[in-house]
Amino acid sequence: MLFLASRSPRRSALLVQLGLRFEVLDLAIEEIRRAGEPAPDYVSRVAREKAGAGLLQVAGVANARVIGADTEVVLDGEVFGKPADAEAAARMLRRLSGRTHQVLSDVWCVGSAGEAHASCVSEVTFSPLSDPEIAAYVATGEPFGKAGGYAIQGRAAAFVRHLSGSYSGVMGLPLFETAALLRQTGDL
Ligand SMILES: Cc1cn([C@H]2C[C@H](O)[C@@H](COP(=O)(O)OP(=O)(O)OP(=O)(O)O)O2)c(=O)[nH]c1=O
Repeated sequence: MLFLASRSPRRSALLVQLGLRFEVLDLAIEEIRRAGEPAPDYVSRVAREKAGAGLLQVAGVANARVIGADTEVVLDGEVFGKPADAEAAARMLRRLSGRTHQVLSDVWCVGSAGEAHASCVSEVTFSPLSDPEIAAYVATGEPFGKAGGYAIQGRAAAFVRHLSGSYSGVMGLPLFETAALLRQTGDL
């Protein structure tokens, strides 16, 4: 049986797109980057911890496999998590304005038979954003709960001048890479 250890409705919707049957596990994992931890290692560690915690939750289920994922926005080596408040969201968007940043997504599938993972890096270029544009966007509430304080699948689509990589990866679950991973584990 396949599980998705994620509270993100986007991740569930994306996994449904692959035509898979799975159950969602509700769990919260602390996301704190260790001092000096490279961003790709951090994203992968957190994704694995989510999947591992999910596997513990379904310990009684025979042949359980659990998917966990993490997505972070990275600019100039700095990892932008989710904004804590409107000021933090505006600060992130001012930093992203007119620049190209990276979005790192990592997916782990863990089970009693073993574990495997896939990672994905996308480059996203924002057009220059004015302060009133940023304030209006933050006021929509869309930045909250999103890495980097924006949603490419929402109104922030209007800010994205260029994307190189995986649109679904930016949204939280890179589907090409996840499909390849799940073929590897025999789930697809
Ligand atoms: C950049 C970007 C991020 N996001 C979202 C995807 C993720 O849900 C979130 C990044 O936070 P994550 O910590 O990766 O995920 P989460 O806390 O939402 O869910 P869970 O840990 O339970 O799986 O940002 C978008 O929806 N659109 C975007 O354009």
